[in-house]
Amino acid sequence: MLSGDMEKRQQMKDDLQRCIDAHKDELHSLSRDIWSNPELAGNEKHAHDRLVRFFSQDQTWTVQSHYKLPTAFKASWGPVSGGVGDPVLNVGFLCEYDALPGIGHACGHNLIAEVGAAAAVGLKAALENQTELPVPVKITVLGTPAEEELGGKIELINAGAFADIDLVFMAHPAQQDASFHPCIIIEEMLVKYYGKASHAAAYPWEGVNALDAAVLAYSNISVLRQQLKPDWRIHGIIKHGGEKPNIIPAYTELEFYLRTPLLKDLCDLKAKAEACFRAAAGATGCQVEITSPTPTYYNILPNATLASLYESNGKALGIHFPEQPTSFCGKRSTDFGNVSFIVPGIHPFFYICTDALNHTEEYTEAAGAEKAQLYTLRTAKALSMTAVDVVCCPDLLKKVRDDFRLAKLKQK
Ligand SMILES: NCCCC[C@H](NC(=O)CCN)C(=O)O
Repeated sequence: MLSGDMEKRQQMKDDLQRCIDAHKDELHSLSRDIWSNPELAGNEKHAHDRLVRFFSQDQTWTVQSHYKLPTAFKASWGPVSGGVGDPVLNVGFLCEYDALPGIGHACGHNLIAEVGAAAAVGLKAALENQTELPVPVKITVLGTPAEEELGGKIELINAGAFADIDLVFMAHPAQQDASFHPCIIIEEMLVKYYGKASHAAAYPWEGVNALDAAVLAYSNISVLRQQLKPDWRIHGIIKHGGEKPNIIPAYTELEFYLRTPLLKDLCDLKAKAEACFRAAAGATGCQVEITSPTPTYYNILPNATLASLYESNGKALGIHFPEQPTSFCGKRSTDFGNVSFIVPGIHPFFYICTDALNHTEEYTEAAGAEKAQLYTLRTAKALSMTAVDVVCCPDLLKKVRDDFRLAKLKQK
């Protein structure tokens, strides 16, 4: 026999599930449209317009297009319930929608957008008839572009977009369901070598070979890798290696990603990498320029209370949470990590009916397939149901906030 409060929460959860199911075709059309029009980080114009249109069609949402960033948006609803002057609890849902160069939505960000939109619409349905919630509740959907490249969430943090948000939810497609999976810190290093051109056959001795420097740099990093801690990563490409075989390259450019679980390790890895890049310059007589063009993505802070609630709601919907992550347990990073340091939240991973790996053409196909929809909408329901638990139960909200404070202290 459910208590009165439990009965009310269950009724709210039933309402949100019915709402999401009632909107399933529209939600699938939304993600399919984004999938069919892949746009790179910072250029998600069609996706931005499509999501703005999705929320604007319901006049009860207040929608701000081009919110602080050209392809970010904000959709707000509420507050409802509570008394005048009560502190409002602002629940945030995040949508990503940037694709990858050459392989489209190979990370399923079109489904991230669908999950965020569906969960928000579902929570609205659960709340709109509530007049006796513990506190007034508001819903904020943030369109957060450019996760794969520029870190749109970090730019939005710096622009104050998260200042009034109390909880934040999103979910990411993967190979299995997990309420939490460690995502590690990442920093980009851009390396430019400057040499001197000369005819490679007629008088090579007059040249200073920037491609030699690039090759040595890449080789230096490759041997350094043997001495790195097993959960550190460093990987890169030669973005520009020269123009023609008979012109000794005067300019080359390399891009590297450095990843570590902890910030102090990143400093150590950066110093080792920089030594490799400078040694290549010294060996060839080139000048070298080393920069970090994008902000550092932080690791995701865990929140045990939210993860436990998400698992409980997910299991009620039939989600299976394997005890140990298997194939998908690779090291990856996300700008949601930075958000998790300023707002309590969760970023679960969800199965989309494929064993393909992210950032592959097979995953692109899976992210646009009809069979991904059941899992996508189920994930949205679980996120939304988790939000219902927290907004209805002040004790849970306190535990969430305590987890957040403890997790931050552990990072020091
Ligand atoms: N500035 C480079 C950031 C790369 C982020 C990327 N994220 C993911 O693959 C997971 C979510 N899309 C990465 O980890 O390589």
